[in-house]
This record gives sequence, C-alpha cells and structure tokens, in this order.
Amino acid sequence: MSVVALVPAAGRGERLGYGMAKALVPVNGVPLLVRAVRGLLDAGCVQHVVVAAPPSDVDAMCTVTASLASAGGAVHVLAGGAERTDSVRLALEYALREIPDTSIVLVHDAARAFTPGAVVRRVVEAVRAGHPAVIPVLPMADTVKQVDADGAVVATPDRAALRIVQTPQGFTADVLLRAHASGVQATDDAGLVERLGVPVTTVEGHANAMKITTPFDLAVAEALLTGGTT
Ligand SMILES: Nc1ccn([C@@H]2O[C@H](COP(=O)(O)OP(=O)(O)OP(=O)(O)O)[C@@H](O)[C@H]2O)c(=O)n1
Ligand SMILES: C[C@](O)(CO)[C@H](O)COP(=O)(O)O
Repeated sequence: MSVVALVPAAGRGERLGYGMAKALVPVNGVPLLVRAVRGLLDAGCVQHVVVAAPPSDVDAMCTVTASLASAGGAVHVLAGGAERTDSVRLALEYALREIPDTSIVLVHDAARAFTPGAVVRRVVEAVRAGHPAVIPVLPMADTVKQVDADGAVVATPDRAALRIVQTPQGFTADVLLRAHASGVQATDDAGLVERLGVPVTTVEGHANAMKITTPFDLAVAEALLTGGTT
C-alpha cells in the first residue's frame, strides 16, 4: 500500500518573472522543487514522489532531485502538460502504471515548497482513516467580495464559511483517477472530485504552505528562512 505524491512542477512561473521554470528557482541556494520533494519524503509517510517537469527541464529536474531518493523513498521525473491539470493527470497515469500498490495519492504543488511535514501527515492520516478526498485549508483573514465583469460588487459572502485551499491534497487512487477521467480543467484536484459528488474533507493547513507565486512571496519565504520559522 504505497503513498505516492504527485508534484506538478511544470509551470513557467510567469508571475514570478525569474526567466526560468519556477520550480528550479533557488531560495537561499536550494531550488523550490528540492525543498518541496524533501519536505514530502521527510514527512515520513510518502514512499514515492512523481515530479511533472516542463518538457525542456526534465533532465535538470532529474539532476536536482537525484540525491533526495533514499531507502525510504523514490523520486521519478516525467514531462508535464500544458496546464496544471494535465501535469497532474500525466503524473497520475505514470504512478498507476509504474508504481505497484499505489493506494493513496497526494497532489502537491512544487510552488508550496515550505509546507510543514505535519500538514502532509494530517492529510495522509485522514485518507487512511477513510476519507476519500482531503484538503488542507486556512480561514480567510480578509473580507471577500464577489464582483461582476465591471468590478462592481454584487455580494459579500460570509467569510466564516470560506477557506483558503492549500496542498498537498490527498485522495484514494481510484477517486483521483475517476476525477481526472473527465478531462475537465480545474484550479485544484478537489474541484474535480467535487464534480463526482464525492465528499471532500478539510484538515488544518499552515501559513508556511503558502504558494510562491510572486516576487513578494519569494521575499516572504526568504524572510521565513532567515528568521528560522520554517
Ligand atoms: N502546466 C503546468 C502549470 C503549472 N504547474 C504547476 O502547478 C503548480 C501551481 O501553479 P502556479 O503556482 O500557478 O505556477 P505557474 O503556472 O508556474 O505560475 P504562472 O501562472 O505565474 O506562470 C506549480 O507548482 C506549477 O509548477 C504544472 O505542473 N504544469
Ligand atoms: C491547487 C492550488 O494550489 C490550491 O490553492 C491552486 O488552486 C493552484 O492554482 P494555480 O492557478 O495553479 O496558481
């Protein structure tokens, strides 16, 4: 019964604007991808990591992750797709084809490179406890407005019922396969599972699991490292 983490890392990082694949961008000398994969393996409950790389960076991502494989975990790298959903689907198909006994599958953004091991373990434990789909979340700190195409406010949803969604998102392998069989694009994998009518359960996320999207996020990550809070 293997826990396999799929790591979509094939994005271009346009908003970060570093001129290279975001997952290869170093923070204090260590690429985001290395930090993300190491975090998954160090959590102690993941046996395989499958990385979806930009097609032109497969060799580079193989090289930077080569030293991370250990007695407890293996790292596989393949070419990802045009959109995040495509990258996840390709990695899932690889895992189900090549990794025996894939039973629990995590999907974890390379861009969430500072996710604490406790979050990974909470997600895996909840799937093991019988929940078919599990996502880490945080409460909203700000008021949220729904606006129309012109930017006019049309509603103020009750923020007590809203959550910010992070990764890793955890699923039984059969549920994630069914979710991706639709071929629909979604901003997260749980969104595809919701379309099946399968219940999605939440566990507590962590501020350090923030997604590195902009130069501001990168500066925050560097400050966290300097301050020793990761
Ligand atoms: N075709 C894609 C696009 C995105 N991702 C991955 O999905 C995660 C979340 O995407 P995001 O943070 O939006 O990354 P980018 O797509 O690289 O960002 P941008 O939109 O700024 O280019 C990242 O780890 C990214 O590498 C992926 O594997 N394949
Ligand atoms: C999956 C995700 O990280 C959950 O917050 C997020 O939806 C990814 O979105 P992006 O459009 O790829 O930035």
